[in-house]
Amino acid sequence: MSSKSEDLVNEAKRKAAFEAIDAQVTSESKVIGIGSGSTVVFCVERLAHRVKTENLSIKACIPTSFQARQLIVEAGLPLAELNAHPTIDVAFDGADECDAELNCIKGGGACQLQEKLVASCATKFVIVADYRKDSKVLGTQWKQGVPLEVVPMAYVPILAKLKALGGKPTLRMAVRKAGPVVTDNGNFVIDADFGQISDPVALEKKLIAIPGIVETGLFCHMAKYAYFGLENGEVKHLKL
Ligand SMILES: O=C(CO)[C@H](O)[C@H](O)COP(=O)(O)O
Repeated sequence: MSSKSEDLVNEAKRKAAFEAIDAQVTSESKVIGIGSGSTVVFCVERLAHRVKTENLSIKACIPTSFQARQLIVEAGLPLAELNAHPTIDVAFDGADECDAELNCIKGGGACQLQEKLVASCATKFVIVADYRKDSKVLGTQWKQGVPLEVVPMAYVPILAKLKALGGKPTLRMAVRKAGPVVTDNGNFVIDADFGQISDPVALEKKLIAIPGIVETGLFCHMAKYAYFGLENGEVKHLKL
């Protein structure tokens, strides 16, 4: 990406994040889920600003990854565990691709297990993303496949089972470390390309039924709101 288009994408992320936080965090929002990735950085920035300037009394921010935990601590927000706050008022997260029904592919940053746990405990799950993630059918924009968190001892049979399902799976390899990516939970990630996914619910059911797949990056019928920062500086809202 050229630095000009990188600036455009970052500005789109920032605008979407600021609008999402402004619209969805109210005086009733006490427990907030914090997703992972580059867009969520702007959500945390805006949330911390509002806490400082508006006296919002947030009780707890629940992280979805090591990165999210760092963001919460560095912003001076109250960090807490999901087990201490099993009901989250509103959770914000990015997406790799999001369809018209707000089904998403997530896990580009290998955080999908904790992201799904937090989203599943949220009364409101809000997607925040730039225009490249806005799609009609999953697998159209995001070509790297569905991220799957898998138990290391079974990655070879899982690769075979994914091929038998019609996928093109690859074990995600680390950058600046020899060997595979290891998640925050000590597992591996397989990216399984199924082309365009017309029925994500059916695919998710098949994937999660494979022993050793701990979680899939398909988030179906979880998000209620999405905010997409557009190239023209506006923000597109979707609500189910
Ligand atoms: O699912 C994720 C991490 O596992 C991220 O939310 C997703 O990859 C989007 O990231 P970004 O905001 O950097 O585009």
